[in-house]
Amino acid sequence: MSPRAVQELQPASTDPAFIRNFCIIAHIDHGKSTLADRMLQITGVVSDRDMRAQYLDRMDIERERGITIKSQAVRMPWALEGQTYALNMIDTPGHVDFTYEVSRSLAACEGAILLVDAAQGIEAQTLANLYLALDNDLKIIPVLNKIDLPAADPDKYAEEIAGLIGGRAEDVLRVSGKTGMGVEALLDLVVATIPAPQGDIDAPPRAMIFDSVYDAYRGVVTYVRMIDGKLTPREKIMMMSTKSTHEVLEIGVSSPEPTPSKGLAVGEVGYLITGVKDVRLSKVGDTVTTFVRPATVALKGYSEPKPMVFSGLYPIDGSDYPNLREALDKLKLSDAALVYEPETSVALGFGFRCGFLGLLHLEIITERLEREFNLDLIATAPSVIYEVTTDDKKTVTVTNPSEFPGGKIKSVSEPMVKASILAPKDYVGTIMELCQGRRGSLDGMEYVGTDRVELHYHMPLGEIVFDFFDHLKSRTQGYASLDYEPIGEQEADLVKVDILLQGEAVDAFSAIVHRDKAYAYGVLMTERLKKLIPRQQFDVPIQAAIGARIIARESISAIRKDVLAKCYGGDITRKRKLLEKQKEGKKRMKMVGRVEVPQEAFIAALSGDTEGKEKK
Ligand SMILES: Nc1nc2c(ncn2[C@@H]2O[C@H](COP(=O)(O)OP(=O)(O)OP(=O)(O)O)[C@@H](O)[C@H]2O)c(=O)[nH]1
Repeated sequence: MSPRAVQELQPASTDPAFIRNFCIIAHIDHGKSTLADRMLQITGVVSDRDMRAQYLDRMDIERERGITIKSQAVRMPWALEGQTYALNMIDTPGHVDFTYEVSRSLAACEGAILLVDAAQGIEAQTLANLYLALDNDLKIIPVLNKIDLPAADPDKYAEEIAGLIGGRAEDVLRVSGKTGMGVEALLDLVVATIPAPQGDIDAPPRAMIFDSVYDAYRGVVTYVRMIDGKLTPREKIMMMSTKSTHEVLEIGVSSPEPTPSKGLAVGEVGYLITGVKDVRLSKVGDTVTTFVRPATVALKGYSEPKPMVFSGLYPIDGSDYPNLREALDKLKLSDAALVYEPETSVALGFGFRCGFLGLLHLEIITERLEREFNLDLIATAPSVIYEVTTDDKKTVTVTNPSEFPGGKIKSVSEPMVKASILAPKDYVGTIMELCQGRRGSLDGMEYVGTDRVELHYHMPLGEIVFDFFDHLKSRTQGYASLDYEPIGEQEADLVKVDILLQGEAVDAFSAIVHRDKAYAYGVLMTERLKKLIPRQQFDVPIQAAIGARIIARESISAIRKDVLAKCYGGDITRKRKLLEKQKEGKKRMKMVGRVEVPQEAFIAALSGDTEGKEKK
């Protein structure tokens, strides 16, 4: 704790003149959580004894992976020139999948600390978040972090930042979240330069929900920023998007543990608990008002979370299907963006088609299912949403390639994104090659500082969801960073490639790809399956097809499979055992037409794992 920390904060309902609401925007790993931790410690709201790394990141996965998924708000007292201020720090998620949550967190603030790693400089997400902050008219405080690092080059990057946002390089504050150096000065600057919140205390109450978190014991905890008026405990509140009403059971501030208060008034940031059990009833971006004296105009900017990436999730052990359903039902309570519906697959059995905000979201959900609910899952290749118009002018929305309509297709459109990639200039060539291979078209590029370039591309989202980021990282030795935003649909020459075993399509392997890439996909999958599927009593052709046209073919030749051949003598018990074992094995076999395929083969083919599981 700093000697300047103030023990007591004025009671809730502070005069807005003494409130400062701010957030920290940064590229992933530039040290936002560490700086937030240091602020908590310096202002004395978390004692040195209770301090643990990344105090604000509550989910285990967040802490382990070192990423922030859900934003949180915390109130800290800080004194400047004899006056105590309430600083509300709103932690924002840093990843592209959660842009909407970032933008809501920003809308709850008057200012933002733009945090840049002094050894890395500005990155793609720094820029994306900075633009969002500027759109929200926030006061920006530029800060270079990690100046304790030997590799830090603050002079160079201060110039880079000044070049970007204007102002003088020497005004860029230099701090170390790790050692605490410069953090007190930063808190002073927050008080001195970020405007106090404004609002009408006498108007009907309006509060913006910037976060909504499910807590197993307390139900949904809703984080709000009061814009106008006042909310008090026991009041009946109303959500403006749905008109649903709830009673406020508890209202308070996080400092950082939840502390009940007598209410929240203009400019304040805090939480509400109403006893609802599903975050969908208390959605990020919605406006809270009161039932008795409702506001007439909702705060602007509310949008429903929209899934962009779909994948089928199947339990590896079919008897886990009810558990998977239960687990998804539970996760839904805390994640308003997760959607799912039951689906069946010839190859994989019963499962769910799930929709996610993006790839990271998909990864987080599958990991939580496996870890928190002990499920073994297989995920089918991620797909985006396609709009398919058939020759008879019907339009279908396809999120699962196996639903792609047969017959004559008039047009197919796919979601497009505007991608920005920031990288050292030496990598421009290799990045362009990668993006062109992914059907990207270059919109322009510009220098950031003297040795780095930001490239702007139009690209199909479907090309990004397949390992694009991994390729980008490996081609640039990890130096490139990526950010993208959806910009609507565009028509493209897309086809469905089916993979057939003895003439029968295996649904889990159908894919929607660009015509130019159909052949490569067909060859890849037929070769993979040839390695994985055991020989049968008859020849099994493996084909890739677009409609009725075969574009690639492999074949597994017949073998007479005699399990008893190995038992030379006449040991009957041994024979019986083997037969039993074979029966056991059959249970895990899937029939595709006449072909018996072990489920493991499908799983290995989907995960691209052809090692170690070769047919015997
Ligand atoms: N040397 C040094 N390392 C730091 C400093 N601040 C953070 N780090 C390290 O940088 C890494 C990333 O820090 P985090 O605080 O997790 O970064 P973040 O920006 O919160 O990351 P996300 O939550 O994923 O966006 C960690 O290994 C920190 O220990 C600093 O001032 N100096």
